[in-house]
Formats: sequence, structure tokens, C-alpha cells
Amino acid sequence: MTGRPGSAETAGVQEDGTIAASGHTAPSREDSTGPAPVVALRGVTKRYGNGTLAVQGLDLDITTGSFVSLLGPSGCGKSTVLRMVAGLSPLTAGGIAWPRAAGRPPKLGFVFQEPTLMPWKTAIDNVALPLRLEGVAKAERHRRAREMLDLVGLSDFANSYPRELSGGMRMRVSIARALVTEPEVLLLDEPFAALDEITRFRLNNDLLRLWESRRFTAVFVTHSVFESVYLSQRVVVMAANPGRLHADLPIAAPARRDEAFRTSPDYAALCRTVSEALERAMKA
Ligand SMILES: Nc1ncnc2c1ncn2[C@@H]1O[C@H](COP(=O)(O)OP(=O)(O)OP(=O)(O)O)[C@@H](O)[C@H]1O
Repeated sequence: MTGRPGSAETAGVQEDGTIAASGHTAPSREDSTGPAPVVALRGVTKRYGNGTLAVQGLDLDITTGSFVSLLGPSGCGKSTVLRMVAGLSPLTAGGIAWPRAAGRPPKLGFVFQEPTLMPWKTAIDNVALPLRLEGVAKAERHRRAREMLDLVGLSDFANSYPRELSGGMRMRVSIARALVTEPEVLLLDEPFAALDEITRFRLNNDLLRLWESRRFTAVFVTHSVFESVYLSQRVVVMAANPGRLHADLPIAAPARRDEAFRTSPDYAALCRTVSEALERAMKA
């Protein structure tokens, strides 16, 4: 990753469990040797029509294939950033580049906080919908939708309607729908915020397994320090008024994230580091 603004903190717990100094430290080793970013934000600024300066001067590179969380207090512009990256909201200033795709955005998937399923369609038809919009033939889209439902553990519910599914199952359908077109980048806007904790933990694990097997780049918006540390290789902490980058924290933890990691001292130390950065962001 490159291009962090000089005003942001870079800190993190290292592989040996020690916490790197915060403040204006050297960039991580990815700066000189890492793969090209899938997306590069430069000076990204958003002022809404009502005058709210939601995001100002955001510089951020997202490494291809990485799992990055955007964390920050309510109103710091996390969703606005995600929507701008998705092309759903125009920028007021700055630019978003896609260096690996000749400047054009690659295929993107978006998961919203609400599952936003069509109530009159079965789970499999909901998952198949993006393929239908792409003009994929019926047999093929059903085959791929079924494969995705298998991957999210819903093989037995393909013909159920959303009202017949629990909140966690509906979110699984929503994730399957976002992934069925095999996007290179998956943007997730607090997808698990409305779920109970046990369901949330399960879906965290499901999402990680999908990320490991499908190798998309994940940009995940969350309010939860614990969730961000559990899922991510990197946590970008934002501050509000105006929304901006406050800290860029590598999560130097084992690749395998599981219940052993969730209860480990490393995880606790990482959560403390990120919590402290968030606390500072809230005062900044
Ligand atoms: N469509 C809009 N029109 C005007 N102001 C908006 C609009 N959408 C968001 N805002 C404002 O922009 C700022 C950033 O909002 P945004 O939803 O991006 O923040 P967030 O960090 O995602 O918040 P939360 O964590 O509460 O979802 C807030 O002050 C919000 O009120």
C-alpha cells in the first residue's frame, strides 16, 4: 500500500506481539514490494448538496486481494467512501483510479446492511438475479446460483422465500448474490450490524472462508473494533467532521482466523491497539 497522508498514524502489533510505535512511522513493507493496488483514492472529497463535507482529501490504496476494514465513528464518511468507490455517489473533488484494469473499475459486488432481497423471489432466484441482468442463460445461472448457495451453507433453502429465512440466512443469500458474478472487489457496508452476536461470528467465519476461496479484494465498513480486527489484514481508522483518514493499521496476525484466534492474547492486543486509535480518532 502506498500514499498514506503524512498526518495519519501508522501503527500495529507485530508478529512477535509487540506494538509498533504510533505516530509518523515508516510505511509498511508492502510500500516497496507489494502488488499494485486494485484501487487508488487520491484527494477524494465529497460535499453533499446540503453543504455537509462528508469526506475531505482522502488518499488510500487498497492492495489487490487484501481484506481491509474501514472503521470510524458514526458520520465519519465510511459509507460515503464505499459508495464513491462503487460509483454510486459522485466525487466533489479528487479521483479514484483502478490501476490494474486500465483505469476502468473491475467487476464489483456490494453488500448492504439490509439484505435487500426480492420478497417474491426464492433464494436461488435472488442469487441468480445479477446473472440474469448479465444475460446468462437460465440453466447456467441456476447452476452458478446453486453453487453459491452451497458455499454459504444454504443448499437446502434454495426454494425458500426471504420471509421463510432467518436474518442471518437472508444475509447469506445477499452475500451469495453479491459474489455470484465473481467480482474482483467486494464492498460490504456494515453487513452484519443488525445480527445477533453468534450469527455475526458465524458469518464472519463464512465471509473469511469465501474470501480465502474466491480471492476477491474485500473492503468492509464496520463500527466494530472486534470485527475489524478479526476479519482484516488492515484497518483504516477514519475521523469525522470532515471525514478523513486518521490511522492506517496493519493487522499482523495469523492468516487463519478462527475461534482460537478470537480468544488469543494476540487478538486482545490488536483490539486494544485499534480501540486506542479509534478513541484518538473520536477526539481528533
Ligand atoms: N445523501 C446525503 N445527503 C446529505 N448528507 C449526507 C448524505 N449521506 C450522508 N450524509 C452525511 O455525510 C456524513 C457522512 O455520512 P456516512 O453515512 O458516509 O458516514 P458513516 O461513517 O458511514 O456513518 P454511519 O457509521 O453512521 O453509517 C454524515 O454527516 C451524514 O449525515
